[in-house]
Amino acid sequence: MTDDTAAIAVEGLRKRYGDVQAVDGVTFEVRRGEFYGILGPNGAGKTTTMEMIEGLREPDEGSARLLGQPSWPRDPALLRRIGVQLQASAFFDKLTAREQIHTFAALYGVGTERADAMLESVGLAEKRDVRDNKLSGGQAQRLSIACALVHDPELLFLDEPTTGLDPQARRNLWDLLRQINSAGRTVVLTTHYLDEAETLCDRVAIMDAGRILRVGRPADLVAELGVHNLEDVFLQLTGREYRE
Ligand SMILES: Nc1ncnc2c1ncn2[C@@H]1O[C@H](COP(=O)(O)OP(=O)(O)OP(=O)(O)O)[C@@H](O)[C@H]1O
Repeated sequence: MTDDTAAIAVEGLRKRYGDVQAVDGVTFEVRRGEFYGILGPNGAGKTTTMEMIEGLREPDEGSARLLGQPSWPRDPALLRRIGVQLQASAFFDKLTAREQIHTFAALYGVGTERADAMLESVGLAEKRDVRDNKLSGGQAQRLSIACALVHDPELLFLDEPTTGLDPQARRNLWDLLRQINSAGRTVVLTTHYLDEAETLCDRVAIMDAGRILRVGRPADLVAELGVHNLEDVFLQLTGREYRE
């Protein structure tokens, strides 16, 4: 039984690329308002899972429901209720931060005032006239998050939002993500960083080789397995170090 009050209900998702079974029967639920992490090493199948949930990629098998609606086939009315953070490389070319978010706002029929307010809320008001290729890594991530939030979605998806950032920029971004979640939005993020998941997420799904090994609150997983941190949880579950 799937629960239609859940933000996300995923049932038996599978996806194969040629010989690679990228996602191999993934089932989980995310509650409304939850901060949920999908963790796993490179190639675990995190991005493919997210793309199927977002309705951007057709599953071979299984289904995902977002806010009670099937995410495939794609439904424009549903897409309007979710925000997907695009990689900075997906920015429109040569636009300033302000032009960039105004373009996203226009696509969603959102006014420029709201777009400017979003820029301010991610701390980029002073960078509004800077072109996207002149922003730092952390600033570009903030801009892409602001663009994903411009239409005020109920659910926000972030794929490795802090990869490549320096420690200070990562921490600043964590504060922003906490604020976004505290404002009542459900946030789902994938990450390589177990410390990030431990700090931010209410619950995590630990993935490896296309499967979910365990779901739980980080502290509960650590306590259940009698270890010190999520790295140790991964080691216990797989017999392998997280970073090889
Ligand atoms: N479009 C594609 N065509 C072929 N193989 C793919 C494609 N996308 C992903 N794969 C393969 O599927 C597996 C899962 O990839 P996926 O990107 O979902 O994992 P991931 O956990 O997000 O990894 P990373 O952390 O490196 O982004 C990998 O073995 C990858 O090489």
